Amino acid sequence: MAEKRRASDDHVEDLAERAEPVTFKKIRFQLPRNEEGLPEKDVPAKDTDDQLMARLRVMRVKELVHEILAAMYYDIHRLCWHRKYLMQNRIRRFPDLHFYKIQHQEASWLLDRAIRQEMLVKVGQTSSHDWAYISKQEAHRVGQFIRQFNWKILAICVLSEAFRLALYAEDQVVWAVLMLKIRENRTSIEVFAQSRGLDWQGQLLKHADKQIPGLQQALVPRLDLAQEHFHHIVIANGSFGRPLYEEHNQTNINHGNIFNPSYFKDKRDPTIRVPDRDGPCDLCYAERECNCRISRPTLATFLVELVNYPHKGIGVRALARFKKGDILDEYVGELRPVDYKDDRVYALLHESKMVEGDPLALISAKRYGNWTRYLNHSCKPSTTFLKMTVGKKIMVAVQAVRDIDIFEEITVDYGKGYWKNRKCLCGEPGCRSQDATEEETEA
Ligand SMILES: C[S@@+](CC[C@H](N)C(=O)[O-])C[C@H]1O[C@@H](n2cnc3c(N)ncnc32)[C@H](O)[C@@H]1O
Repeated sequence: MAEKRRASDDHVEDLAERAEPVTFKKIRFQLPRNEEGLPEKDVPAKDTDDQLMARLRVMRVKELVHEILAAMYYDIHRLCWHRKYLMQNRIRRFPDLHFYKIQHQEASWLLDRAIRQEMLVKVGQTSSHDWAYISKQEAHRVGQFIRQFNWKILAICVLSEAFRLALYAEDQVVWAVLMLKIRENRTSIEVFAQSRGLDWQGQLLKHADKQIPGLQQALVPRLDLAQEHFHHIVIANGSFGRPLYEEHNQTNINHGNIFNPSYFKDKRDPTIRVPDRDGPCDLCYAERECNCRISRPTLATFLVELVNYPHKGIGVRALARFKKGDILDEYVGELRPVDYKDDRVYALLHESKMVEGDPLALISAKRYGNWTRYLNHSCKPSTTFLKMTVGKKIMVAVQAVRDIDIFEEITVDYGKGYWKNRKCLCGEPGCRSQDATEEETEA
């Protein structure tokens, strides 16, 4: 994954280079010079103004494309969320019907223009564009998009306002890099839209009778994707599968921990807040019980996906840009007594934030849990497990410890104990398994 990303970064520079050849050529061949003005290999290179500008431009393009993609995922999520309300006939609680209508209308008009354009191309009238009807740039970019991808991806993407704005307004370099990134993340976009219930077919169905190459195929739905919870889908090498543990399906739960009194001697839920033991609420600072709670599913629940990573198994990939300090979700599973031995992979100690080293329970997520159980370990993690007191409960939250970019793997530090008899393959400089002796890491 990391290599793939690096490769595409190089491509960004290539594209930028093609757009402004003069500036880039100058930079590429300019050697550092000594005091006499002669080329000197040993003089450390200093950025010239041109170099600085070129670097800034590449960074800006990458930044902008990531912004656009993050906005595309968010737009699609928002439409799916609205549609869910509509389908449940909760129209009175429907937050923004106008927004929903406009997005579908704009997408529909754009697809109508694209279909008309393709019909003209089909009958060989490539030169007879009706420029009052479709702009040259739109015709070119949409035509190029259909040939590179297909009608289904176009129908999904045009529902996003961010994509339409990029199509109309972004320059050639940004558009080219965006196409590249969409190609790299094509399966992710398809799975995202279909597993969350986006109505991408509606706009195309009215054209189903037209004999346009690829249109009929695009209208075939993927029922297997639409019927599963999106965290029951793992993307692996352009395809997808179901998360399993010891041959059993793993099930996503949207609510908090599952408590079964029969597992505990005193039959009491160990996560119930005890004011003198657990300290003030972390949201409102109330010393006593309050009504605060973290509303679930959190936004991060929708804006991450499960991906298979080489050597590490399933992991979590960000589909948004998260900020340092963001609480992404709660680590949940079945509550078990501390001496429970049957989950060596996902079990996490549940402690009060005030009483270090005195665990109250184990959270076992091998069968039931949410996306947070798939966070892989890194010795340089992007999140941490945070013990919190919220309302009437104590919980373990996942908090970002630095900014996380879109498409980055989200990781956490499992702690030293986890790697005693296992080998960490995070590959970070200073990884604790690289530093450990052979005996320490021997399985
Ligand atoms: C809590 S699970 C994480 C999700 C897991 N990858 C899966 O497929 O379900 C922890 C397990 O993931 C794998 N894993 C996570 N991080 C790893 C790392 N840095 N190096 C090697 N294996 C890792 C190990 O098998 C570990 O026991």
